[in-house]
Amino acid sequence: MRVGLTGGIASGKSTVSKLLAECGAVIVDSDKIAREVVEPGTPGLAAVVEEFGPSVLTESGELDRAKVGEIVFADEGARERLNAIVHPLVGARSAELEEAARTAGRLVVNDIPLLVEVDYAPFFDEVIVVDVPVETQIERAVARGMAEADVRARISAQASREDRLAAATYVIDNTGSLEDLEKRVREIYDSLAGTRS
Ligand SMILES: CC(C)(COP(=O)(O)OP(=O)(O)OC[C@H]1O[C@@H](n2cnc3c(N)ncnc32)[C@H](O)[C@@H]1O)[C@@H](O)C(=O)NCCC(=O)NCCS
Ligand SMILES: Nc1ncnc2c1ncn2[C@@H]1O[C@H](COP(=O)(O)OP(=O)(O)OP(=O)(O)O)[C@@H](O)[C@H]1O
Repeated sequence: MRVGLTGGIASGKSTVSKLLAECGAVIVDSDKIAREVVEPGTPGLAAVVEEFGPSVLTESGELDRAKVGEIVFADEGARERLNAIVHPLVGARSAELEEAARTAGRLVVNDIPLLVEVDYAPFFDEVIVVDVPVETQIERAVARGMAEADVRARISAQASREDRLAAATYVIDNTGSLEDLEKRVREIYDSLAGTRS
């Protein structure tokens, strides 16, 4: 059984992942892998530099994430070109990690912020969507230090709340307290771990 977890920016995916891990699941984190595949010395970073030029590197030769973010969240074409480089690399690495965890007999949950955007829902038996209104996403992202305009640019680059909910087999309403969230996550873990095959 393949399980995906998704939600818009600052919806609470990382918090849900942490809670699922505490229950016993193995989390395959796409955001983290998306950073690893463009670390210095990787073919991923070389491909990004080839496409966007050496100005996307910091002085120490790392990907300048703030700079790339400025480019790709203001320009859909540029975002598609970046996605076309990074997403296949993320997919391949995720599959390796998922296979290893599955062999160990654990429930594996793929945390994929862009699961709906990239049309991966058909590849999953279960899709958990963490759902909050856009205003809550903005409030929580701003509370964490992002500028409101940057949050809005990312939300505009993502699927609508409706499209995400349409792909869900489990919805986590994360407008309540963290205790509410914990209870709901436990419920979903028990349901998934019970039906795992
Ligand atoms: C553009 C980049 C360099 C900006 O880096 P930065 O450190 O500022 O953001 P970070 O990677 O932590 O992403 C934060 C959030 O932004 C959103 N986001 C990231 N990339 C994208 C994208 N291509 N389209 C829409 N939303 C995105 C997601 O909600 C993500 O959780 C980086 O996000 C990136 O390399 N994106 C392309 C790869 C990708 O799609 N990653 C997301 C999951 S695989
Ligand atoms: N139920 C809740 N009540 C209050 N704050 C919450 C709740 N759930 C999550 N948060 C807070 O909201 C912020 C965003 O949560 P989290 O980092 O889990 O989201 P995310 O979807 O992983 O974000 P990103 O897309 O940026 O990776 C965090 O500061 C988190 O502590």
